[in-house]
Parts: sequence; C-alpha cells; structure tokens
Amino acid sequence: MKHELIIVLDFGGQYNQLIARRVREVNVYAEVLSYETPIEEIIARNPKGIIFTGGPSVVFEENAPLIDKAIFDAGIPILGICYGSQLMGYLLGGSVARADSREYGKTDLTVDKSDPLFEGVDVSSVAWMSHTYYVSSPPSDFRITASTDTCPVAGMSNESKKLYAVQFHPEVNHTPEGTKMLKNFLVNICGCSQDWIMSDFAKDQIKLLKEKIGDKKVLCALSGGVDSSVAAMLIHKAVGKQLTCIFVDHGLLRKDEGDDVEKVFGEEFDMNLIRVNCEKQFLNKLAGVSDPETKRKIIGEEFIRVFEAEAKKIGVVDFLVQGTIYPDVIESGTKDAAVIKSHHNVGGLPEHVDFKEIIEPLRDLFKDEVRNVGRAVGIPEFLVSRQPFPGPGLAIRVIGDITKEKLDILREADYIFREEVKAAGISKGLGQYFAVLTNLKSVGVMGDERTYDYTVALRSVDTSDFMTADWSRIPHEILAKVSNRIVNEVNHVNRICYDITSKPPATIEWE
Ligand SMILES: Nc1ncnc2c1ncn2[C@@H]1O[C@H](COP(=O)(O)OP(=O)(O)OP(=O)(O)O)[C@@H](O)[C@H]1O
Ligand SMILES: O=c1[nH]c(=O)c2[nH+]cn([C@@H]3O[C@H](COP(=O)(O)O)[C@@H](O)[C@H]3O)c2[nH]1
Ligand SMILES: NC(=O)CC[C@H](N)C(=O)O
Ligand SMILES: [Mg+2]
Repeated sequence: MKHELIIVLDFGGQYNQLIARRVREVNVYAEVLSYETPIEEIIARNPKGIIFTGGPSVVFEENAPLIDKAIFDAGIPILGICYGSQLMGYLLGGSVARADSREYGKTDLTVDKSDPLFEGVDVSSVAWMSHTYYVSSPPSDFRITASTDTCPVAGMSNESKKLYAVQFHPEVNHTPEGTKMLKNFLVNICGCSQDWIMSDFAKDQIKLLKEKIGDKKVLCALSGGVDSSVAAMLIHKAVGKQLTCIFVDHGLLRKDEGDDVEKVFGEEFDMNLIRVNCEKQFLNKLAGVSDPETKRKIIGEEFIRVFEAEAKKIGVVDFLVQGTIYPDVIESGTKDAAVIKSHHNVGGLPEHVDFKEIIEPLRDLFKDEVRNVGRAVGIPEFLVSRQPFPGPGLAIRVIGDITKEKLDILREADYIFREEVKAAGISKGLGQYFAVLTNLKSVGVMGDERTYDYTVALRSVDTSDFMTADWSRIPHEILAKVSNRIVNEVNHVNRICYDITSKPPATIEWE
C-alpha cells in the first residue's frame, strides 16, 4: 500500500495540480504540499523527488515565498519549474533579473541532450512560457542546459547534486516534449519504479475511509453523475450499509432525469437511496434572482439544508460526502487562484453546516482520472462515461431569472438536442453538450404570423479535463435537424444559435 512519493511544492502557480496529475500519469504517486511545510516534515515523508511549482511572486521581493536552503543538501532530487527555477537560482547564489522581454505562450526552445532531463528529447522544440523574470546567470556549480532567443537560462542543472530547473512549463500540453522531460526526471533522475496505478488510489481511499468513518453513519450527496457515483461507490465499499445516499430532485433537472437516477441506482447498486422532491423549495428561493453567483449560493445553501433535514430523520450522522473534484475547487477560488464561478458544492457552501465533517475523496482528481477510478471499482461504463451535469442544473442554463415555464421550455429543447446527438452516434466524442435558454427574445415568422419568442443556444465542447475546452465541430446537418425540431416542437422558441467559443475565454456553462 506504500508507494514511492513525489512532493509537488506549491508556490502559488496556476498549474500545480496539473503537475501532480502529469506525475501520476507516469505511474508515480504525487502530492501537492504548501511551500510552508517544514522541511523536516518533507524529508520525513521520504520523497523520491521534489518539484517546485511556478508562482506569481518575484523571488527577491518582500514576502516572496521562499524555502530553507537546507532542502538542497538533503540528497533529494529537485526539479524547479518557472518560479521554482528562479528560486533555486536565487537561493544557490545565481542571479535573477527582470527579463528584457517577457515571454508568454509558445516559444522555440533549444536543449542540450546530454543533460539527463533532456535525454531523448528533440534538440529544438516548442515550450510554453509564462514569465517576466528569469535566471540571468546560474549558480557557479550549475551549467546551462536549455535556452530560447530571449531567455539565456531556460534550463540549468547540477547533475551531481541532482538539482534541475526549467523556466518553461513542461506540465502543460503546449510543451509537446514536456511529458518526456518529466518522465526523465521521475524515472532516470529520481529512480522511481512507477509503482502507482489508479486502482491503487481506489484501494487506498477505501482503506482510509474505513478508518476515518469507523462505525459512524454517512450521508452521500448523490446526483447520479459521474463524480458522486464514484464517491458513493468508494464509501459503499468502505462502510456498506452505514451509507445513505440522498438524491435531491430540485426541479432543475433535465427531462426524465429524476426517474432515471432512481431507477438506475435502485437497480444497479445495493445502496440505501432516498430521493427528496423539493422543486417548490428551490424555485421559491430562486424566484426573481438573475445574478449567476447569487443563484449558485442560494442553491449551495438549499442543498445543504436538505441534507441536514434528511440527516435529522436518520439520527446522528457525522459525515457528509460530496463528489467534489479538482476543477470545482480551483474555479471556486483558492488562497491564490481567482474566483471564476462558485461551484455550488465548494464556493457555494454556506458558512455553517451541521455535519462534523465533509468528506471529498476525489477532491484532487481531474475528471478523466475520476472516470478511471470509477472503472477500477466496477461502475458500469454507461455511467462512468456520461457527460457531466452541474449540481445547480438548469438554473445556470436559464439565463436571467428562473421560472417553471422557462425550465420546461429548456428541458424540451435540451432533450431534442441530446436525442439527435445520440441518434447521430457522435455522443461519445463530445465532452459535454446541452441547450441554454438565453434571456433574449427576438422576432420571427411562423405560419405567416409574427412571433416574439426565446432564443435557444446550443453548446457542445470537446475536452477531457474540463479546465480548457474547444467547441465541437458538430456536422451542420445534425445542427440543422436539431434546430428544425426545436422550433417546430417546442413552444415559445423561434431562434437557435450554436456557441462557437472555446474555454478560455468563455467557460463551458453560460453562468
Ligand atoms: N441533485 C443532486 N442531489 C444530490 N447531490 C447532488 C446533486 N447534484 C449535485 N450534487 C452533489 O454535488 C457534487 C458536485 O456536482 P457535480 O455535478 O460536479 O458532480 P456529479 O453530478 O457527481 O458528476 P458529474 O460532474 O458527472 O455531473 C456531486 O458530486 C454531489 O455530491
Ligand atoms: O457540480 C457542479 N456545480 C457547479 O456549480 C458547476 N458549475 C460548473 N460545473 C461544471 O463544471 C465544468 C466546468 O464548467 P465551466 O467551464 O462552466 O466552469 C462543466 O462540466 C460544468 O458543467 C459545475 N458542476
Ligand atoms: N509562471 C511563473 O512561475 C512566473 C514566475 C515569476 N513570477 C515571473 O514572472 O517570472
Ligand atoms: Mg452533476
């Protein structure tokens, strides 16, 4: 059960969890720890290697996050990335300066293949850069191992001390040779034996959950979606009947969804499941509210109140389990990352919650990793590969204020879109696809009569991690059919648009 460990030391960068994920992809277990973790604690964990992340700070400015220099003498291989590289350079006696021209985006890179980090890597390739400062001269016992036109020390190393640094980001997809470099660090330099697989994550979590929960009772917020199904399965395997799943039908679900979830979970799994119908409660609270963040907060709070009420009926329940995953956490904002939108289960949580603890076993994972855990614990493929559906449901797909009438219009339009995508056999390739009821009315003509009705937007994206996404190139004939059916079959819709923006700059959902 004990795995070789890589510690990703967090200096506030945007891609920290992505680094951990890339390491896990090479079958090495990684954990992200704050840079403030005492170095005795880091060493006591006996890591095979440490990766310093990027970060927004400037090493020589006041309050910049630093680390005790003793870490470099612990005999543990270290890879510094971006800010991490500057930190290594600065602390070991090199110099760091503001670059003459800052580099942002794809940059041509030249590497010295004789460096163990770049073994088997093309001498000339492209790297993703995002920096204003750089190492202007490396520490005296380092040599330069990579450069770009404007960055003299894009890579440096001290092979005998096993210290390596790069100014660019090997962890992002835009650095095509990045994975090879990380693998070189992990396998060749740290000597990792690649002993970690996703099914181990499931096993480890089940064991941890068993210890944590003991003989206490647990509620799991189950939506029927991928994340909460996987979370529920882990808990179920850990504590069996001590678990009760609560499925909230808040009136913001898709057509037939409530019945489908009840049916699937009633039939597929031997779990205690309670369906709570509370459409009125949610719609009353949401009446007249049009601000997206306010909607999310109201929904987050109501969810919890429903769970608390159900817990009271069952008796003492100590734990609430949610299927929170990493993108939910990062977009809701952290100490260092900006709030993009408050996911109802994170940023939308009320301050006071009746439960002793909220358990989120999937909090560090990306969607595709969660799917793999699901497969490892035997959840059927049709459930594991489903498209996600956000907890606040259609409330964030009806733009502006919400009414039952608008929700019903959207439900029908969305159903037609999903049905046609399925019929065309293209659903597997699409990350997420749905309809949005815009708050816009426009003029049309139907049966020689003037209409003044709603515009429905269709949204479909290709993505695997849901952090970035591109709009799907759905064939025009399919879109034509969907458009035709919606305006013909759904009352009060007279215009259909297709959303052709990627994420960023847009997000997947409209609110
Ligand atoms: N209708 C619901 N009833 C109970 N819990 C819910 C409901 N909707 C969402 N949740 C809780 O909020 C969490 C986050 O929702 P989210 O939609 O991100 O995940 P999911 O529904 O489990 O998976 P997916 O992303 O595939 O839809 C869920 O994992 C679940 O714990
Ligand atoms: O459970 C959820 N609660 C929320 O509040 C929430 N907001 C967005 N999403 C889902 O997250 C993914 C990324 O969405 P965005 O690009 O719109 O931020 C997409 O899959 C969205 O559907 C949510 N899921
Ligand atoms: N992405 C980063 O780590 C940036 C490091 C540093 N803040 C710079 O601007 O150079
Ligand atoms: Mg969902």
